[in-house]
Amino acid sequence: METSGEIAPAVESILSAARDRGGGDERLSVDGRSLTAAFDRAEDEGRVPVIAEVKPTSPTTDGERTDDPVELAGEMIRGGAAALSVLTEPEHFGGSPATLERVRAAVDVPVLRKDFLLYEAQLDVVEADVVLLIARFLREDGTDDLGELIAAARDRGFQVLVETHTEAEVETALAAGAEVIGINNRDLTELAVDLSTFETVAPSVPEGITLIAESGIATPGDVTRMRTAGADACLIGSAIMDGDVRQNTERLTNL
Ligand SMILES: O=C(O)c1ccccc1NCC(=O)[C@H](O)[C@H](O)COP(=O)(O)O
Repeated sequence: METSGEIAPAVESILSAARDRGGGDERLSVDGRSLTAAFDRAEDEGRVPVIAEVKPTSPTTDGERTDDPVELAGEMIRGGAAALSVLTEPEHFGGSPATLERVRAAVDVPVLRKDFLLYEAQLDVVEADVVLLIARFLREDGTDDLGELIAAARDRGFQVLVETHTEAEVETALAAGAEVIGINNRDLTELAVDLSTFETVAPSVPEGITLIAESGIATPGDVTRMRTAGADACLIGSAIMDGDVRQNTERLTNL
């Protein structure tokens, strides 16, 4: 696989592991819960639409949270999360497809599969309502084409969140048919977060696209900042996972 020197070693390692991970044995067919309907429901009930992320660890986190992910997910819902994101990447994030399966069976909100999917067969590993496709990674040699992967995911019943970091990637995502776009504030070179990334890139996303601010959102002020810049929803991991998950979620959804 061709990788660029602009990518952090941890990300190179994530990509290399993703390339080696296999796919599912059978083509899945999913009856998904609507992400946009979940966002509308949260808004109607006076909550900020937040996708709370079950993220046991990560390359930028010290230690690992070992509580039962199903209990954590329940606390996130009780705290007002509109949807959940569950890491299924095992080696760098402590996730697993089995965790996602258990969490999704225990809740009635949409669940995003947070992983680094590079090939169509990797869609068939576990059912989820939404899958993440990262525009930057799908231009590497030997990966499937973003547009083809979006179509393959939709054929199976998945909704697709296409993650971007730049205006050029937003253009690529739109050309590939994305309807839900995330702008990630964590750069892939230093893994540093900067909320101005979302503010800079968001104006390139047209009306009618569901827009999600990802990473580095830690305070109610950060949520307000992302909403003011055009976010329909915020994807929040570390700030919810660090401490009392229910209280943290409440603090970030009830503004
Ligand atoms: O979170 C990391 O350390 C990380 C490192 C390398 C590649 C991706 C990484 N995170 C993936 C994510 O997009 C975040 O888990 C998600 O947006 C939540 O971010 P945060 O609220 O900052 O935990």
